[in-house]
Amino acid sequence: MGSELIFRGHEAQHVADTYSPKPPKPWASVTRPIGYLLREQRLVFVLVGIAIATVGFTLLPSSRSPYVNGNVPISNEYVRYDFDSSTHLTHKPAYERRFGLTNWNSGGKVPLGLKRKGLRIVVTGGAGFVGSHLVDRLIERGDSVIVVDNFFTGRKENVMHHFGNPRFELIRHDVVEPLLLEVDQIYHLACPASPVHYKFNPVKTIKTNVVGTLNMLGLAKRIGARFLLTSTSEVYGDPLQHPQVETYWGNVNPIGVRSCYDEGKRTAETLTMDYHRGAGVEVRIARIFNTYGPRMCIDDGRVVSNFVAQVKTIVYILYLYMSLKG
Ligand SMILES: O=c1ccn([C@@H]2O[C@H](COP(=O)(O)OP(=O)(O)O[C@H]3OC[C@@H](O)[C@H](O)[C@H]3O)[C@@H](O)[C@H]2O)c(=O)[nH]1
Repeated sequence: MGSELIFRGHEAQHVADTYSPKPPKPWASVTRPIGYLLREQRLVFVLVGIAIATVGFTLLPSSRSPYVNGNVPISNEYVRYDFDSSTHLTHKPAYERRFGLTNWNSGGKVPLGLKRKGLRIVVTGGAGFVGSHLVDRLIERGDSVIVVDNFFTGRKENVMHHFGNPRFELIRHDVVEPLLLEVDQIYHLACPASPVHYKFNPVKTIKTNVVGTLNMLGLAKRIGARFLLTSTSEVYGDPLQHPQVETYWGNVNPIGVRSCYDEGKRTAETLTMDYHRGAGVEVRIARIFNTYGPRMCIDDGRVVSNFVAQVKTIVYILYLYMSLKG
């Protein structure tokens, strides 16, 4: 077998003259890329890139769910209700199915570079005093709003400035009858709020609070919508605790002339929490105390409207006195 003389330093070695491939080095598939990375400071550049990406994503605003340890931060100043966080949601809300968003904090921070997509929202009682202002805010925020109202105390004038807006719809409907809609959120305000109105037909009042709320909660469960109940300070009845905290259970007369409203709203809260714990419906409860402002009925017998009406009467009497006195 021929051989070729190869001079290596002080000694010559004899090698065979037929090619024989080198035996593969063990771990060559591992050591080769490592060697590639280590050459020309490539590893340093990789580590710097990872560090920049980590810092960037850490500082970017996140759209995490508003739930923190089961507490739901209701933004208004009325009441923050602690929910039982042991319940796991079994539904993906409709807007998550539609937009493929998860943990989308619909009213909160929008991830950088994304325009907030409008939601589809139904507001029961949206032609009323509080409801119509809520509708204004939602339309202004870019959402599409369906108002469901039977005009028992509400007025078309409260929402007619939205007529012609393609993102606004008005349905004359009594919530004690079931309603099928595909929306992302339900704000349930339908209920007569003033003593003058709810005492007028107490059975209808409690029916709206119980059957109407059941219908809306059933809809929320069916379509995976988030549900908000506007409750009231009347759930505390004649409170023995001042000021009331949301964990105070109240002191309510179950058989009085106001019970249709007080107990009706308490039952609505019970149903809301039962759908949350039992069916995983995402809910909010806002206990609204005395409110006042544009579109309130001056003669509805509530605290602030009574006060304003009495002041107007006194001013009118003084005006008459001064004009007659000369
Ligand atoms: O059966 C009914 C009763 C009432 N409604 C409507 O519900 C709306 C209630 O509006 P109102 O102006 O009377 O009452 P407000 O807007 O002040 O209070 C409303 O929001 C706050 C909640 O605590 C009250 O319970 C709720 O009535 C009206 O538009 C009324 O027409 C129904 O749609 N169905």
